[in-house]
Amino acid sequence: MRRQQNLSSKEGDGVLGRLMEEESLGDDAVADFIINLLFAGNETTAKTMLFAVYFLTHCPRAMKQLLDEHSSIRSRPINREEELLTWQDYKAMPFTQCVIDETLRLGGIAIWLMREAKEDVKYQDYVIPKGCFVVPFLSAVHLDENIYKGALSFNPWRWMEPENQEKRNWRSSPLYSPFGGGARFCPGAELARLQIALFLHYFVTSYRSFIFLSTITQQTTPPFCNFI
Ligand code: HEM
Repeated sequence: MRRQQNLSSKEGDGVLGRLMEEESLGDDAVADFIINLLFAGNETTAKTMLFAVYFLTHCPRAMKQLLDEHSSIRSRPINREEELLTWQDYKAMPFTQCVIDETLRLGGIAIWLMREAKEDVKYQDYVIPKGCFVVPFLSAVHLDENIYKGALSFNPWRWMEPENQEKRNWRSSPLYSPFGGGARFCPGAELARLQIALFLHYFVTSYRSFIFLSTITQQTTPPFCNFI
């Protein structure tokens, strides 16, 4: 029935419009795609932003450094107040990237994934029989004290340490994979990181109450992690 609808060009330009024009996709596939995008692309990024704010409000030193980085970007002559940020600005946010990486490590949204063995798989001394499900726990690695010293502390500076640079590659590192890995690697990873960086920029440069909040929340004990 939807194939007979006459989409206006505006509707046809959107993701849903494009999918509906695709003859080979059934309604179920289109619905599945949209639901996937809504949950995979929305909740994940929004909750990561939320965690970043939470961690930062408990770590005034990190918040101050973040504010300094963004104030300096904002104060460049080219960045008059009403102007949008550029790609170059985004590339000049090294500490912001550390905050994002640390937020994804400590407060990662994708705690575990699921895989089905399509054939018998030999792994070290084990054989995973065809048809078995395997649940890799990303957070077990991200919060492992043997891999991350002070694993339960929010410490964005750890990502500046030379020994963590190889580990830090979130596209391929076996020790840091907030966006999964392999064939199902998150296609929205770059977009999510960009959105979070932009959100942090406007958040720290626009809202003074944020700083106030950081001073009052220092007195509370965070439920599951430490702050340095
Ligand atoms: C901080 C934000 C995000 C996190 C932490 C995240 C994390 C992940 C992870 C771990 C996977 C792999 C799932 C698996 O292997 O089973 C995944 C898959 C996926 N993500 Fe993201 N994601 C984020 C943002 C986004 C955004 C912004 C989009 C789209 C705009 C998106 C779209 C998807 C889709 C469509 C898949 C499924 C890929 C597939 O099955 O082949 N994600 N994401």
